[in-house]
Amino acid sequence: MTARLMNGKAVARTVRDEVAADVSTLVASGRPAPGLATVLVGDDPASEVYVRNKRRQCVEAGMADLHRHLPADITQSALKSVLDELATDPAVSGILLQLPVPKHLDTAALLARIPASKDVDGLTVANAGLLARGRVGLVPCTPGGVMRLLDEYDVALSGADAVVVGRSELVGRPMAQLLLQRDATVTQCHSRTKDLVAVCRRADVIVVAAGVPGIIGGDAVMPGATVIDVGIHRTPDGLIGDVRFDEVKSVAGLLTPVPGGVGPMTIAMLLANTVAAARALDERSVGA
Ligand SMILES: Nc1nc2c(c(=O)[nH]1)N[C@@H](CN(C=O)c1ccc(C(=O)N[C@@H](CCC(=O)O)C(=O)O)cc1)CN2
Repeated sequence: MTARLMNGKAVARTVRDEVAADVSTLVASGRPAPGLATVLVGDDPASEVYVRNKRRQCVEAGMADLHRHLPADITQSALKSVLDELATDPAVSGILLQLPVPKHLDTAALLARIPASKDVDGLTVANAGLLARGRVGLVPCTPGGVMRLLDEYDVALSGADAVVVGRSELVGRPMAQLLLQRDATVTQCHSRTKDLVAVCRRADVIVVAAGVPGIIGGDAVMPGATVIDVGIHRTPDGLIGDVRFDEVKSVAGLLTPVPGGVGPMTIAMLLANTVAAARALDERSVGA
């Protein structure tokens, strides 16, 4: 068997077109264009690329780009003040603090300054709590993008055995919650899992977000399963994922490539969350 590749670039394009149409409708009805505040601290080259792409795609979708680039040695309290200012700025619909931040900063305390209504990354405790209760909130972008990809490729989730490899707040934990909401039987694996290969081999759907290059090979995949690779690692030979692509391609039924799979969905879903946040803020101010 050779897996069919899931084209994240194409699906992300569709999502971005939907966002641009939604923005046009908002603006045509007299509302201000949604505004996305990206906050980048320091000069990490990968983060700079991601934020540049977020800003470009935000403008292409007709939204306002409200970027802040701050020095790597900024203090916790100065950064908190910037986030507090963005939190009360009516032009800002969504706030994104690019991660990771420099080591001297306390990420959790910084995220806590972002109001849940503007948390377009879905990383605040409030939005994580809503997700855990199966209630509507802003969903983290990468797991949200994985769900959209699974739906675009008609992957059946109700009653399916799904394995999530990884338990990060950014991907693994929200991913498991989203699959559970869709009635999958979810197993979450992590660094202490006793027999990762055996657990994965039972799965209809595997989402790998371990941050370990090539951790999942062909031996861990049931023939015909859907395999989603969230990993991105830069090597001298180019980008690779958490999945050993050539091996898994000859076993799986559907597989995301790296690059061009999950990555582009992350930014597309950020834009979708920003429009959703702008709409919700607008409805609240009308209702007030
Ligand atoms: N605040 C956040 N920080 C980080 C997040 C996040 O969702 N919110 N995710 C990652 C990085 N990330 C977005 O910020 C991101 C990663 C990868 C891609 C992407 O399009 N990847 C391409 C390859 C691009 C390349 O050459 O590197 C692909 O896979 O095709 C977009 C966004 C950590 N930080």
